[in-house]
Amino acid sequence: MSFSIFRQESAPPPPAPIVINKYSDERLRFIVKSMSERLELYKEKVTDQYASSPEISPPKKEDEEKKLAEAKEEKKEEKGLKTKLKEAAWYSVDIVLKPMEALMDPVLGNTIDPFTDRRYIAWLSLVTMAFNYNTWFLTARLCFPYHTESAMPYWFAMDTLADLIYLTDSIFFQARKQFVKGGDIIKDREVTKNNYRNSDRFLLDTISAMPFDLLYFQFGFKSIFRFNRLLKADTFFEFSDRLESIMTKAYIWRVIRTIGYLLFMLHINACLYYVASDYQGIGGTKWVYSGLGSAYLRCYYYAVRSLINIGGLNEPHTVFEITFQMTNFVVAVFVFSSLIGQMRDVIGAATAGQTYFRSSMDGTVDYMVNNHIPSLVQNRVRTWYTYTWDAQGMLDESELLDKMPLVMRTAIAVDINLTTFQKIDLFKGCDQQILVDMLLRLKSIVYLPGDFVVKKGDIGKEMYVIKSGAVQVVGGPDNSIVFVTLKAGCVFGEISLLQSSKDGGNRRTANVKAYGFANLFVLEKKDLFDILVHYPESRKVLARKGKKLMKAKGPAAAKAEEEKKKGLALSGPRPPTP
Ligand SMILES: Nc1nc2c(ncn2[C@@H]2O[C@@H]3COP(=O)(O)O[C@H]3[C@H]2O)c(=O)[nH]1
Repeated sequence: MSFSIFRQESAPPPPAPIVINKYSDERLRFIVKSMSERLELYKEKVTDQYASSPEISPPKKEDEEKKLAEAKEEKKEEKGLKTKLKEAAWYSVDIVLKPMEALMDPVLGNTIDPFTDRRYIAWLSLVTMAFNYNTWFLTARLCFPYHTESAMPYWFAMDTLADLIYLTDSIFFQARKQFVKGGDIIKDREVTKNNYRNSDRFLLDTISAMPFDLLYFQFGFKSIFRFNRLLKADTFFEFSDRLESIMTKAYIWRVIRTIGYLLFMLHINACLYYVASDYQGIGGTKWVYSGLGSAYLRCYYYAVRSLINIGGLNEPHTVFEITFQMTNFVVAVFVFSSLIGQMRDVIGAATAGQTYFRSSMDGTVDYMVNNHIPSLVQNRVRTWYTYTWDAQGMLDESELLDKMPLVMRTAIAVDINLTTFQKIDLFKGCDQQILVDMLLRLKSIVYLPGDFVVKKGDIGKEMYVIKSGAVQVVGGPDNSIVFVTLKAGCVFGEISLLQSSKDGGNRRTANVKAYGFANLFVLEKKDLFDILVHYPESRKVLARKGKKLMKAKGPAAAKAEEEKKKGLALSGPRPPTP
């Protein structure tokens, strides 16, 4: 029985593998084996990516960090050594320079503010002259035969003078220039000096001052050895910027500068023409310089005719001449068109205000003509435009000031109008800050002769301060009675403004008419009350003054005054008592 059980429990022997092809069977076995190996490998990789990938060794962090630190240290040391060497070199230079610098201290001060110091700008003009001397004369001397025996001492003297100016600029001026670092103005002399010495400008200045002229001894007196002097161009541009910033009419300088560029292009062309003529043989053909008269003048004349495309030149014949002439024409098209474009921009910017005024006036006139506005009104509008432009040089001052930060606007407003406002009786006893706040919200407006600024009975929404001209408070039939004439610095329109709207207290108490052209400041009620919210004490003061004014000049007082004036007009002045 047990035998039978045993037989039932034990598994039957596996069937003999079916071998179809011995080779493919082995192949399959191999594939299965490598797949299971691969599976194991991936499993391992999930837990430790470097364990089964001997080709990728895990980064040895510590080693790398150590190496990096060492490299850094080495660099630091190298840098430290360089700085030390540099410092030592400058130390020895300073031993020579410091006594000289000390001599200049009383004249130039410890440091120079390059933006506002006029002495610095005057100095820059001298350096610019030296730079221009080098630019114009070095090129001329290189091309024209100007290094004659007799002229050489003069050239030498002038060159030395220009070099001295360059050196003085680098040693005494540039090293003292204040600069801005992280918003701070650096005025420490040692720091300004180091800043200059580490700048690109210093590098260029140093190269420009290098005495390559010493090569004269080897190669003779040739201006080419001084061409490094042209690297001082930065000073010229700095001078140009500074001059523009201090000039009231900067466009004048811009026009001069652009003309200068134009003349210099012609100068270079004249030099090249002379060289080309010399190469061809002076007077050799009809196209080249003939050799007669002043060489520079004749060549410059050629350059003007050629570059400005005036024409009327002798025809070039040789290949060289044709190529030269053609290049001249092509260059002229690009260079001159851009220079003339630049000139147009400069003049356009200078007259931008005028153009804006013209276009807005033309636009308004067109609008009035299209809408058949009576010619009387049209003429008044034209007069307003012309007078406003003549009086303030712009139509809307606030447009210009709006772009500035508040501090600047305040500074300008305080400077122009605060003294006028301080004299106004109405604001006496009020906080001074109120006046400043008011100045910032004023709008300037021009009224023509006879214009009504304020009409009796209207709701008062603005008050006015007279900037220039005069206004009249009028009443009676046909507004023929003049109660009072108010001049520059007076306030009007304040009575209705300071009254509450209850019982119609906010209505204008009189007519106010412009007498002649009146330039007024307008302060809106809303703006005034916005300001007064922050000054309750001043608000009370103004309210009290408003009530007083109402009593003194309000409707009742005005009526009495009117009656009085009417009476006077009918009966004439009373005869003096005998
Ligand atoms: N009613 C009146 N107004 C005057 C007089 N003098 C100047 N004004 C000004 O004329 C303005 C007319 O408008 P408001 O009533 O707002 O404020 C008035 C005053 O500012 C005067 O004698 N009487």
